[in-house]
Amino acid sequence: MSMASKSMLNAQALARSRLSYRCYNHLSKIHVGLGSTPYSTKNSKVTASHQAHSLLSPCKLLSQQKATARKFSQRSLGQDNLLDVSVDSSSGVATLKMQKPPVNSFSLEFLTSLCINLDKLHSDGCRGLVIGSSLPKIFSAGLEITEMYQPDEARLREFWRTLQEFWIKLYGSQMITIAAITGHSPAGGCLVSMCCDHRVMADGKLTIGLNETLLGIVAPRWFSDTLINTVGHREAERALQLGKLYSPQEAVAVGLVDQVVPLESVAATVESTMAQWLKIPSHARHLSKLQLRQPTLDRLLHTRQEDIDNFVSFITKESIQKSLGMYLAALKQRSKAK
Ligand SMILES: CCCCC/C=C\CCC/C=C/CC(=O)SCCNC(=O)CCNC(=O)[C@H](O)C(C)(C)COP(=O)(O)OP(=O)(O)OC[C@H]1O[C@@H](n2cnc3c(N)ncnc32)[C@H](O)[C@@H]1OP(=O)(O)O
Repeated sequence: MSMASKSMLNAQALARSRLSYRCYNHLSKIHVGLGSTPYSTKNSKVTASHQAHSLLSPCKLLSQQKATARKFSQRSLGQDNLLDVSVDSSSGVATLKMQKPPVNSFSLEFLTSLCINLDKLHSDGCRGLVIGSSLPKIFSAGLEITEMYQPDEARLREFWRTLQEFWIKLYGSQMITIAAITGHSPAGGCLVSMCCDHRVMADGKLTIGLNETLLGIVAPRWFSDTLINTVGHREAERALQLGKLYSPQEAVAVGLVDQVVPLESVAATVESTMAQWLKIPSHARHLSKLQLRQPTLDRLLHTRQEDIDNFVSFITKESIQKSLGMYLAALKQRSKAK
């Protein structure tokens, strides 16, 4: 594919992604306006419609949004299958399962959808959120490497801004957040689980950790801050430099995860942990969380644009592109050899 067509496709994807974000903002207002009751059905399934498949006129868009909003007040938001979101009406606990084969890697569209859904669950008054995966043996392989390899700069900027957005929303979330780590969780996957208040990991041949150095890249400050806040400074120093991927038993020993249980017990363990956390007065719990996390959040909030500029200038360096290209090729080779 020529560079020009690649650029055009990227621009179209970016426009779609922006459009879908705007759609959602309208949608949430309409949803509230309709006066629908959150959690109107037990375990009602909420599937995000975050990919607008065509560019519609404002009028058509609005009527489609209204129609979709009406549907949502009863059951569902649309056709997109990257996330499976359900809400237990009796407890107000949402379960969000990532289902983006093959490895739940975070592309711009996927991150946008995650942001949209966090906002939605928060504005619906959910008290708890379980983040998990529908893919066997995979929690998330982290960032979609092809977003960073031979990128279109405008899209790359949007990609990083959306990742920042997701981290800010999740790390400071008012909801009780629990990660159900039933599969591998390298790099960005580990970051997402560290943003949660509690991590339950399945035992077995799985790994978790910030392995960025193995790709020849450097985890930015807010990734390493999140790790330091989770495992402490000394362990983070070692882990970041070595790009250490921990086994579940190693991870629990250093506090990177809180519990390791057999795969088949993950759901029940998450449920009983959530029940414990739900007993704590919500306001006091959230303020306590923010007391500890706000300084870390502020550090990025005060430097977001600079962080995007650093990321773009770092990732687009020739040497970094070369490392990413080699890493991608090795991944593909390994996958082919299976
Ligand atoms: C000084 C200033 C500094 C400023 C710098 C700022 C920022 C830079 C830092 C940027 C941060 C990046 C964080 C990241 O998240 S980078 C991504 C890191 N992820 C990984 O290293 C994971 C790689 N994947 C794996 O290890 C494995 O896939 C697995 C998750 C263990 C699963 O293994 P398995 O089930 O065996 O699956 P396969 O390996 O066969 O993969 C299937 C398929 O998926 C492709 N793939 C895997 N991971 C990714 C990915 N992250 N992105 C894109 N594609 C991925 C893989 O190539 C296979 O594809 P094919 O079937 O088409 O060959």
